[in-house]
Amino acid sequence: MTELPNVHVRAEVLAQALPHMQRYDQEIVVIKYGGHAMGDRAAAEDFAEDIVLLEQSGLKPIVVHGGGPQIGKMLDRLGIQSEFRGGLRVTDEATVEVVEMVLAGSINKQIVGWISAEGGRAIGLCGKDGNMVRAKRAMKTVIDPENHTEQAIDLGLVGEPDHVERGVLDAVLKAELIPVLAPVAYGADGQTYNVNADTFAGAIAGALRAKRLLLLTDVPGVLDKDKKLIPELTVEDCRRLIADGTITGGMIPKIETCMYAIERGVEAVVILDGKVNHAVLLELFTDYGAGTLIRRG
Ligand SMILES: Nc1ncnc2c1ncn2[C@@H]1O[C@H](COP(=O)(O)OP(=O)(O)O)[C@@H](O)[C@H]1O
Ligand SMILES: CC(=O)N[C@@H](CCC(=O)OP(=O)(O)O)C(=O)O
Repeated sequence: MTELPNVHVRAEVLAQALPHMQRYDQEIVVIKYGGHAMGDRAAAEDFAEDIVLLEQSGLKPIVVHGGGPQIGKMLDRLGIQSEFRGGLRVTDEATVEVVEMVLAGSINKQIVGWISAEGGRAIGLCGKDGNMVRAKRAMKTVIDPENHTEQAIDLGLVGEPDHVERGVLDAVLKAELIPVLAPVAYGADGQTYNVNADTFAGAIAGALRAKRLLLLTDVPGVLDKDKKLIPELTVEDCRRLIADGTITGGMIPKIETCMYAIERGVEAVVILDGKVNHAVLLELFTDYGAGTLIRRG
């Protein structure tokens, strides 16, 4: 076969995007941008460019961001100790103040700024805005590895979404704005809760019956015990991999989110490496998507 000149190869890739664009036309896709996936300035610009391109193509992107490492740095600067249990940050009053400041303040506005710089119109909100997400205190258990019994853990002001009011998001999407959401929410008890960003993204995707939920992180996807990428998993496989200890730490809330979202009607969830240039575009609009795809089974 004669080799196509570079410009024709590019045209081929563009033409191949058509069926993908048609598949996602007017569909909601929730993209969770993890704190570890936020690399340097150039990577952030690529991410913002992808989001604007999706919106321009007729898809309805909703960005939910994390910022765990950035919260960690700020807590260090302020001399506040922090620890994770079961992949979640134990959160007291002082910590939740810093979490809200870093997530709903600096990171949220930074992402809105990047999208604006690429010519998009984004609006930054957190769960409190328009009463979008109501949270309740998270009740978590961990398996004690010594005697294999379940133990309740107290995470303090960690919340889990209790109710999502989709009216706010529908209005924002109707106005052709790109929602950028920080995972902080209010409880019926008047308390501010720190919600894990994966959990928050899953609740949004589930409530809006999103076509896809993409979880952008800093690993190629779910890895097996030999650190090899697992390309596809069913909900049943996920349960097994948590139980046998293949999935640990921050990957636990991610996988629990996948199972939750799929149970609520999201077609599929993809866990992928957000540090790869244009990871979102490659996943949605080309045949070169990578990562782990999770479906019902
Ligand atoms: N089986 C697994 N496959 C891939 N990553 C795993 C697995 N088990 C645990 N992890 C850990 O989960 C991390 C991703 O979660 P997290 O650090 O919370 O990312 P993010 O900030 O993107 O939400 C990986 O960097 C890895 O250390
Ligand atoms: C309860 C809990 O753990 N909340 C997270 C919220 C941010 C987050 O989830 O950020 P990543 O997606 O970057 O990990 C935290 O305090 O770090």
